[in-house]
Amino acid sequence: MSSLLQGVNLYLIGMMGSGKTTVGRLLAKHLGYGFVDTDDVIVQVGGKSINQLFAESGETAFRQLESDVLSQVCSFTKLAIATGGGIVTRQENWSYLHHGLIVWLDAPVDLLYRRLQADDTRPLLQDVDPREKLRSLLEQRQPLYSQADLQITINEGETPEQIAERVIAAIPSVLKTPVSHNN
Ligand SMILES: Nc1ncnc2c1ncn2[C@@H]1O[C@H](COP(=O)(O)OP(=O)(O)O)[C@@H](O)[C@H]1O
Ligand SMILES: O=C(O)C1=C[C@@H](OP(=O)(O)O)[C@@H](O)[C@H](O)C1
Ligand SMILES: [Mg+2]
Repeated sequence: MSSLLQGVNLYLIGMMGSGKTTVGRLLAKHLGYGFVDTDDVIVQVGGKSINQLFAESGETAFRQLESDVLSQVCSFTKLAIATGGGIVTRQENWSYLHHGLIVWLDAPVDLLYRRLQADDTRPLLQDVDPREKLRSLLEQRQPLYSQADLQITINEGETPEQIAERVIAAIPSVLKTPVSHNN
C-alpha cells in the first residue's frame, strides 16, 4: 500500500473527537509513514496549550498558526497528518490539503459528544451546551468536510485499529491510476 501511495501524504480531517489523532498515528505505523498532528506542533512551537492559546491570543491567532504549520508540513512526503477540526474553515488551507489525499472521519454528534464529554482540552466546547455546539459546528462544516477525497463513516464500537484498516482498504479506490503513454 505504501508503494501504491508513492509517498503521498494523508490528511485526516473531521470534527473534534472523530479520532483523527488516534487513527492518524496508527495509519502512519501501518504505512511506514511519519506522523504529524498540527495541534501538537502548534503547542510545541507556541509553548502553550491549545486552551491557553485560545484564551490569551484568540481563535484568529490560533487559525493563523494552524495555516502556518500546514503550509510547512505539506512540503514533506510520507506523512500521515492529523489536523484540527477547524482546519477546513480557511479557504487557503485547501490548497495545502490538496497536496495529499484527504480523508474525512465522519462521526455522528452523539458519538463525538460521548467521547468528549469529560474532556476539557477543546476550548470551543467550553460552552453551556457542548452538545449543541458540536451539532452547530458540524452543520456549518459538513459541506467543507465533504470535499475530502475519501469519506469514512465512523461506527459506534469500532476500534481505532479497525478504522485504520478500513481507511487503508479504501485508499486504492481514490488513487489516480497512472496514464500510460504509448506514443
Ligand atoms: N475508535 C475509537 N473508539 C473509542 N474511542 C476512541 C476512538 N477513536 C478515538 N477515541 C477517543 O476519542 C477521543 C478523541 O480522539 P482523538 O483522536 O483525539 O480525536 P480528534 O483528534 O479527531 O479530536 C480520545 O479520548 C480517544 O482516545
Ligand atoms: O474543531 C476545532 O475547531 C478544533 C479542534 C481541535 O482539534 P481536534 O479536532 O484534534 O480535537 C483543536 O484544533 C482546537 O481545539 C479547535
Ligand atoms: Mg486531534
